[in-house]
Amino acid sequence: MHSISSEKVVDLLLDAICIVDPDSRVLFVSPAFERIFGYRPDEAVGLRMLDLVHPEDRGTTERQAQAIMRGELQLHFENRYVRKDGGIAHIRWTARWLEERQVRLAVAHDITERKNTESMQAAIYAISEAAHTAKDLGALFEQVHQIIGQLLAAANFSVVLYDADTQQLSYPYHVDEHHPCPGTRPLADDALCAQVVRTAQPLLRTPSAGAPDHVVGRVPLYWLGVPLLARDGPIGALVLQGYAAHAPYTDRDKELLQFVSTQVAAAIERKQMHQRLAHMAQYDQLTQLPNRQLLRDRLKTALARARREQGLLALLFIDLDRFKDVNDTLGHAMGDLLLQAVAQRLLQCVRGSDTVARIGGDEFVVLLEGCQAREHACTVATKILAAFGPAFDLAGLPVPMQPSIGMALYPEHGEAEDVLLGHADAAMYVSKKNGGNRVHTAAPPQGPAG
Ligand SMILES: Nc1nc2c(ncn2[C@@H]2O[C@H](COP(=O)(O)OP(=O)(O)OP(=O)(O)O)[C@@H](O)[C@H]2O)c(=O)[nH]1
Repeated sequence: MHSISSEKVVDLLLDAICIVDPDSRVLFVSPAFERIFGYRPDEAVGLRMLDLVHPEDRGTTERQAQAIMRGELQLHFENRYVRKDGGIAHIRWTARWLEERQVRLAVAHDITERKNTESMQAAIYAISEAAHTAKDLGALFEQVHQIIGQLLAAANFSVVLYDADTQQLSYPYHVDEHHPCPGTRPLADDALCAQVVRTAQPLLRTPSAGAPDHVVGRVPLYWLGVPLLARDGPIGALVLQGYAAHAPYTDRDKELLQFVSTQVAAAIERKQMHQRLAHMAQYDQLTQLPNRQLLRDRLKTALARARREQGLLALLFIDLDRFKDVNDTLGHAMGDLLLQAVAQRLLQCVRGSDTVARIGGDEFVVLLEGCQAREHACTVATKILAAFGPAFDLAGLPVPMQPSIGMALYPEHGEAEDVLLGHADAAMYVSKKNGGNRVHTAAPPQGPAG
């Protein structure tokens, strides 16, 4: 037993023993150094350990080295090194100064695995946090980019979404040093993303494997894409691109990104569902026009602005004449088509800043904002009436339809939402009573009797 040399024991240690001079130059390292730092012991001798330290950790490492040389025993100092292959090694050091030899004796314990697991967990937690707190998908993608940037080099990062119905790819988030954001395009036009989406497998292209051939201009050396997998299949991909040879992506990065992508896919699905629900709560599903609730919100805001700016606004209440006959004679489905066609015609009569809402079966309300004068509102009402002139083409069948329109104005007919809506409704009713296919403006409110 006595004959087992300490050298043989050192060879077996998983931790690396390092002896460096006061300038941090390596005098001796044990075999485990190669596993941790990537340099063979004979390569390591003569290197300055400080030069291998991650640039962000150099200052603290230098201060620690000084403290050790003052005689302080260091039991658990942590820092990062850039390995020979470019990867990052996290080390916990136990070190002391040997005065008689004028060297630092240190033991490097590799904690990279643990640190990576910790940062991965932190990333996953941060992404699920972001899924709750981000105000919309754009904000979520920005936060995901930041979080992934803490795990990997992510100067060029895109979130690509895949629409299985249309077979199109869209790029809702795209940060790239050399290329602008691509517009929505067919899946086949982005060969690498298409491969990721179709196979639902990650893909890493490195220069040796052949550079991507679909990018015009500056071609990235590294292309790493992982699928975003939802319950029903791929909903897109996360893509990282590297233009510099010194910042390669490795299989480990591929695994890391894929791991994180599960959480990102869940966050996207969650946000998309919220957006769909929010949309359903505010928009009519048949015509995609704002519903009664959203109209009220917009009316409230518009009234507040009109009050502040002493402006005018107009409400047109539109009810179709004998719409029920279409349902009864042609069927409910044709009635639906007609309502959709009416919505389109109404939209063509107003500006983008105005609101066309469907507030009930065959009832629509147009909110005209910032209209300079009463005449302008009348012009729009007349334009709408004229727009109903030609019959509607419903799946090849011409169907005539006319509206009854009632108009109320702020401030002429009232100041409150309900009052104005009530006046417009009552005016529409007068139009209808007089035979329909006409506009009637609400009567001026009666002043106090006497
Ligand atoms: N196709 C279809 N019909 C609907 C929808 N919502 C409501 N309706 C029908 O729309 C009709 C509206 O009724 P009314 O406004 O009283 O009927 P009208 O024939 O227009 O009569 P007037 O307004 O007096 O001219 C009813 O028959 C409803 O069943 C819908 O989403 N699709």
